[in-house]
Amino acid sequence: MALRRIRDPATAEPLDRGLVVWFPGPHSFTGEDCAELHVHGGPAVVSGVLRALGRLPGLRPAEPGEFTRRAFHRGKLDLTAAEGLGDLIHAETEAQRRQALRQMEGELGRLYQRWSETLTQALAHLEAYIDFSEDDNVEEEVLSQVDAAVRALEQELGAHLQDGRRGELLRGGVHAVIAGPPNVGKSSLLNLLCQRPAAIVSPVAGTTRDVVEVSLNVTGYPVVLSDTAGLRDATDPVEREGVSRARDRLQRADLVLAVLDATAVPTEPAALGAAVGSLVPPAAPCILVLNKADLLRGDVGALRAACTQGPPVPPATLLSCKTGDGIERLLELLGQQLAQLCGDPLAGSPSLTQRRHSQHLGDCAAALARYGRHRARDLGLAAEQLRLARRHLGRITGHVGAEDVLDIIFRDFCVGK
Ligand SMILES: Nc1nc2c(ncn2[C@@H]2O[C@H](COP(=O)(O)OP(=O)(O)OP(=O)(O)O)[C@@H](O)[C@H]2O)c(=O)[nH]1
Ligand SMILES: [K+]
Ligand SMILES: [Mg+2]
Repeated sequence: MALRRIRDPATAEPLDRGLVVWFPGPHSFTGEDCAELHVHGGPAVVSGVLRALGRLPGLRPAEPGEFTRRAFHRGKLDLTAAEGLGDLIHAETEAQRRQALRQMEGELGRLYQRWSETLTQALAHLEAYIDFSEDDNVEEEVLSQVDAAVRALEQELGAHLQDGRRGELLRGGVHAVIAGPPNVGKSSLLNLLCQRPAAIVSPVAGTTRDVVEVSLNVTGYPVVLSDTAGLRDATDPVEREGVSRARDRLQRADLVLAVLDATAVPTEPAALGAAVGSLVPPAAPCILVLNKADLLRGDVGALRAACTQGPPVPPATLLSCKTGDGIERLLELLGQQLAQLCGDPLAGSPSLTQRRHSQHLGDCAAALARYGRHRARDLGLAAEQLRLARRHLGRITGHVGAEDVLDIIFRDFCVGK
């Protein structure tokens, strides 16, 4: 790295004074010889330098992600690491950054590489058995070792696939939906959580019709929060459409914030649980918000007790959107649910982060299952399934047949990375 006067090579006119860096291959990011000019950021300097560079023969601006793509082709990183780098550039929350960094540093790639090596070894043993078993050079027990290795891999893969979409949720954001009857303060809750008047609040029941969406960072986890129309049998056709959109969102929610009016709910746990159950799809993780707590009169002990009662009552809290009382407890409950949904990005084995990965892993698992079915009848067919399984893993890391996905992966990169 040297401080130099930077001149236009054609006219010798000085354009700037800045740092010039030379990265000789193969230790550069792309593996090729690379040079960097660190210039002052003013538009006249930048355009002057770019114009001068543009006149050099063979020079052109890079495509988005082209540097990373070249690094991939030179074997500097595998596809999962490249995807991790893309995620790191776009990471908006702490937890997203931790997960992306782990993936960029190759942890996910190494996991898939290890599985691929297991398959290669199993396949080699199986082929040896097929070719040489008649000469008695290969022991019968080789076969049972192959079986055991495939079964163990099948189990590990199954567990990885069943991680509840944790990595994907963390990467794309948890879709949380605020739902409840009309006028309980759903829009007020959205506004309180995002700290701006994103949704219209009014005393008129049936105010919200469109789904209102905001992006939030809750204790490091990314959340896409939606406010929806109050659920009721509406007569107005526009409101009916709103309710139908609300139900649609509810079906697809990763997490539901069920809002009820604290002054109008039963305190008896079974009845309270049933009131929530009538709103929320049974499988969805849920937090119950008993809003308008500022309007409660008399003893609230029974209601508070119901909040901490546990099933059939979901994790619950009293809240007043008007005074803000109870918001800390709500954020605490939210944080707990998000940690459960997304997992700790630093703990355990690296998470599955992309739909693309789960598709190939699903295909790999299916091939392993077919191995089990062919194994007793036809060793040749069984071996073919192991080859297929390895191919599917190879497509995730980019070791086989990745050309078709490269454009998709590098499209989202910024120019210059
Ligand atoms: N006292 C009190 N009033 C509240 C509280 N939260 C909301 N409100 C009021 O309740 C009314 C309805 O609030 P919204 O936020 O519009 O309720 P909503 O559930 O979104 O209503 P719809 O969209 O019509 O279903 C408004 O007049 C709010 O000011 C609260 O915690 N305490
Ligand atoms: K309202
Ligand atoms: Mg509303």
